[in-house]
Amino acid sequence: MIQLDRVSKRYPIPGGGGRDALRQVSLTLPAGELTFLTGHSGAGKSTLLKLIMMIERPTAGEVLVDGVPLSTVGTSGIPYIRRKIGMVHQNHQLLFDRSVFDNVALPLVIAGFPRADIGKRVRAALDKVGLLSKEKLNPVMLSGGEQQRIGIARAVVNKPPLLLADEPTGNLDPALSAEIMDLFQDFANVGVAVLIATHDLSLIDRYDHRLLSLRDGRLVADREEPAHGA
Ligand SMILES: Nc1ncnc2c1ncn2[C@@H]1O[C@H](COP(=O)(O)OP(=O)(O)OP(=O)(O)O)[C@@H](O)[C@H]1O
Repeated sequence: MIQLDRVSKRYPIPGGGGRDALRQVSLTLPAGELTFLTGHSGAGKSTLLKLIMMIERPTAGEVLVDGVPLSTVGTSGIPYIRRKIGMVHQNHQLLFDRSVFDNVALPLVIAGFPRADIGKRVRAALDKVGLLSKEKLNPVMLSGGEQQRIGIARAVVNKPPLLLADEPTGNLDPALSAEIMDLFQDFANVGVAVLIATHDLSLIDRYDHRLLSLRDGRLVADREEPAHGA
């Protein structure tokens, strides 16, 4: 679960003053729910993701990740928080000189998992995204949709309770976007809190998920997910 309590972020401007990227934003992303985050360019979406990932710190307010107030976490504790969060990028940020298997294994290698464990977990993640048969290939040999699925397998390989996605369907056609959304829904169904930042209004319109909208750093709308069957 992620919680923001009256979070503001002001970036200093060279020469004096500051730019308010987020103003008094409060929200809760519960476990097992899929939420869209939208807003015009510069509205503060990336800043919100950066605060959750501890790439930036808030100027005021508190962010809680899985119950941990991030103001209590020092630099040495940042890797511990990041292990709770899977991140999916628009351009997947894959290593094209490594196999599909090695790309997905990377977070586990960095976290120091035992080798036998890594094999089991990587294959489980690749199976989940339907790419088990392609583990030995280089990502360059795969389609855009498949590359995005490698990025998702890598994000979930250590079973984080939170999954953040920044424009995950940006380069994909509607059919592939739907496949990716189905995967995110599968993770939400097993209790992961999923936050998808996107400009893609057609994607947002196609699903009835909760929608958070930012305008000039303020949360201006919060469309709750309707009850199932409603
Ligand atoms: N490191 C920084 N230093 C100064 N200003 C920044 C910095 N990062 C972001 N900003 C400013 O903060 C505001 C919010 O930026 P942010 O990147 O969070 O918006 P965004 O909604 O993600 O936009 P986009 O969709 O274009 O990525 C913008 O006015 C931006 O110029």
